[in-house]
Amino acid sequence: MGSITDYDFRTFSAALEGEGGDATRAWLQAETQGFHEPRLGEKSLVRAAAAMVSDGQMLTGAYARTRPEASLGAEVPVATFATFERSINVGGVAPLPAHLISAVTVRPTHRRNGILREMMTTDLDRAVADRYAIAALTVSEATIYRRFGFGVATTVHSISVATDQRFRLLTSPRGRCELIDAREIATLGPAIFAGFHASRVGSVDRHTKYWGRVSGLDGEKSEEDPSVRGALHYDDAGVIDGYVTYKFSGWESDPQIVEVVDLVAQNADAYLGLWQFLASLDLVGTVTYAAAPADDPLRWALADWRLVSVKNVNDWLWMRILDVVAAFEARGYVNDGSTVFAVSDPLGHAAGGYRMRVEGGRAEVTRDDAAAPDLELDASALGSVYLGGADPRVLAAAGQISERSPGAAAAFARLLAPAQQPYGITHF
Ligand SMILES: CC(=O)SCCNC(=O)CCNC(=O)[C@H](O)C(C)(C)COP(=O)(O)OP(=O)(O)OC[C@H]1O[C@@H](n2cnc3c(N)ncnc32)[C@H](O)[C@@H]1OP(=O)(O)O
Repeated sequence: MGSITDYDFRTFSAALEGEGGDATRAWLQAETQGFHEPRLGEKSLVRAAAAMVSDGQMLTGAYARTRPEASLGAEVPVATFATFERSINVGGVAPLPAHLISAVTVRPTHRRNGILREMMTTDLDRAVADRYAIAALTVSEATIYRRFGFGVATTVHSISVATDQRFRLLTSPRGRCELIDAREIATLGPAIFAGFHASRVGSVDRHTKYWGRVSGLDGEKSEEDPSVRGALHYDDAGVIDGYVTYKFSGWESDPQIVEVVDLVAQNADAYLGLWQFLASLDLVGTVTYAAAPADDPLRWALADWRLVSVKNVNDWLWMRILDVVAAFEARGYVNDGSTVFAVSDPLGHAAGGYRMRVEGGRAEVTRDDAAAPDLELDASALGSVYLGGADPRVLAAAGQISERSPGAAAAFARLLAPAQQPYGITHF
């Protein structure tokens, strides 16, 4: 068992050249190892580093002060942690800048020495100093981040859709689809995604690396993935308003399967139109999509409701409130009302009593530690209810919210009710 004093922690900007460039390359090799990805070749290293530079990513590495002979070099960190800023649509007048955390790995031979705790607590202190109201991440395991005040804020449905001759929509979506070279999505995708991001509460703006991944330019084996195919959706005026990229899973399965890599639709016609396109693919009987919305119109649009089966409901975005007043005043509301809630937070950032009054879609939140709270919750539950993705009544039933006045959870649920189920399609 080691100790946290066995390591030097260094935080630096991702760079392409010089000392910073060398540190970035060694950091990237450590990160890929942590996620069981192949060692990066020169071309992939340059692409990955360039993407991180363009996103202004800050990288933290933990460096072992001593190491056994012939083990990985001293320049290779035993732990990695990356942060960058992207906005989240919280339903307010403008998307809210968020502190995003990614690429968290600790080498198996150094795990459970408190390295993650050290990197996370230092980083969240820094995010608070930089005046971020919210932090967010997407996770590999659902048991790690609650202790740091993160809670599940949005979910996705992993669905499988039978696209054989039974597939028939009850409606005719407007517009049309056409195939493209999927690599074009690296160029066309950002503008199409921007339309989705602006209109959907819960959406996280995407970082540069995303476009390589969803277009097949950067495949899983750190090389181009030529099996990724793509199609665009055009509205009646010929304006592009959606796309899908997808992969054929091989001839071995029966029926043959197509897996959606990425599906971005700016409106319901584009969404259903892209599904109609997927269902029209010959020699394919099933289409799978790992990130469908909970309020999916597809099932309702189908003549046969049973063609869609939900394989799993997965946690997606985990949110951490760093500044309660700023975060709740930034989001949008559909109902008026008021409440007093008390937050417990082992890291301190969100701790305290808060009085919230909502009128005309805007909230006024003030710190009030003296007032008796209507309900109490911890920072993780607060992150879960923030966008309206988790219902406070359900969290109360799960023992994650304590009512101090009768009906307080129902009143909180009404106050935080979202205009639309929060949903995002960005994993980072
Ligand atoms: C945002 C993202 O990037 S998600 C990706 C997360 N990374 C991975 O899954 C890659 C493989 N796993 C790892 O690299 C490491 O095991 C990590 C990052 C999950 C944990 O790193 P460690 O340095 O071992 O964690 P550390 O020793 O600081 O433990 C911190 C706390 O988390 C707990 N913890 C650590 N890993 C896990 C886990 N997998 N499941 C549950 N609890 C965990 C520890 O028990 C400890 O609890 P405590 O402080 O409340 O007593």
